[in-house]
Amino acid sequence: MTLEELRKQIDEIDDGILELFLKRMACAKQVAEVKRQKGLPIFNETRELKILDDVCRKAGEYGGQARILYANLMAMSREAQHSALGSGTELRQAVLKASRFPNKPRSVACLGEKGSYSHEALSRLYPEAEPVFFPDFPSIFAAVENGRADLGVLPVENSSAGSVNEVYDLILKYRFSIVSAISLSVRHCLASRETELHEIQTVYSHPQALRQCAGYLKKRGVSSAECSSTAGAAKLAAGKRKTAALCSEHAAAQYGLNILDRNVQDSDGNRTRFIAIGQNLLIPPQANKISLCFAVPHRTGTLYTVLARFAASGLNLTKIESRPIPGRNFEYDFYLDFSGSVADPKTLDLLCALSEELTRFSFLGNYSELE
Ligand SMILES: C=C(O[C@@H]1C=C(C(=O)O)C=C[C@H]1O)C(=O)O
Repeated sequence: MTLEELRKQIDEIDDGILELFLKRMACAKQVAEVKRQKGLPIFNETRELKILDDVCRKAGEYGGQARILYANLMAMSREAQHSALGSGTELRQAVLKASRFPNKPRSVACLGEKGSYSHEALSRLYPEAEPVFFPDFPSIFAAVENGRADLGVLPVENSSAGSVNEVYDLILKYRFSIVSAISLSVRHCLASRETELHEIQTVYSHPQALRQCAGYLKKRGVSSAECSSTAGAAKLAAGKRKTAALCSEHAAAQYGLNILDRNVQDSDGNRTRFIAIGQNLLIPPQANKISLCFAVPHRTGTLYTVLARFAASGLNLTKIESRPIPGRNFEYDFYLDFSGSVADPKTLDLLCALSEELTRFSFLGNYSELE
């Protein structure tokens, strides 16, 4: 057979597959109606596992491929059923009830001291709020929980050092709402009470900043010591000879330090993303980013089929993070960011379907990120 003839055959087969796919989806919607009448759940794991085993056996050498194809087909069919039944009532109502107005928090918690990068992020996001400083991330979450602060601002990711795992673990523990975000350009300087670079023996900073300048510190041959924030490092360096801090120029000025070197981070486009968290869901009208988390059972293809549903809805994932679930060895929560808005009914339908199907699911927020 010629290439043209073979392609003609493939086109005909594709038409047949498509027709059957649409027929299967229509049938699944009818199943949804029966389930509504009988009060049955949409997901029937026993039936799905049997279908998967059957197609795997029948497909012979393509068993694995058939399994993944059908796992996706059934996920799509479940989604159509959830959408037909308007599933996910709890999430739908939470989204409906969420405030649409940008909030004007009175007090906002952040890490460190005056002049820290977190403080800069906070001031850009909430210029009118009173900043409340805490020495560590757990205290910021506790402050939001007990009402000491209306919101908390936290760094989540740096372009060169990666995710701030401790913050992700706290996000997954508390499951507060993410109400806004900002990405800041981060330029560290080496600041000291000394006036000459060669006098410096020890450099203080937050572990993230030390990581972002690891190459520079190695080249200089100085030792480093961790402290709780970059501004805290500046304060410490102000009181000790032969030391310096990696911090912002703002923090250096705050503690009267001399700037011995500028732009010392290893990567030129160094940026850090910050989020603001609060107890209540707030979805501003221009919100274009969604965060959520969930867990999946330890079986071949479970994460893949969840991710395929985002692809099928044309949604672009911007971040995925997995973190160990406390107390459960080698089981993980997945944290996801993607571009989108719950004002789009198809996106809301997907989230509502997932909220019904996945364990440990939380919709964490729909917000926008300032640059
Ligand atoms: C269609 C049904 O609903 C779900 C989807 C299935 C499918 O697409 O084949 C199978 C089982 C259920 O989880 C059904 O219950 O038959």
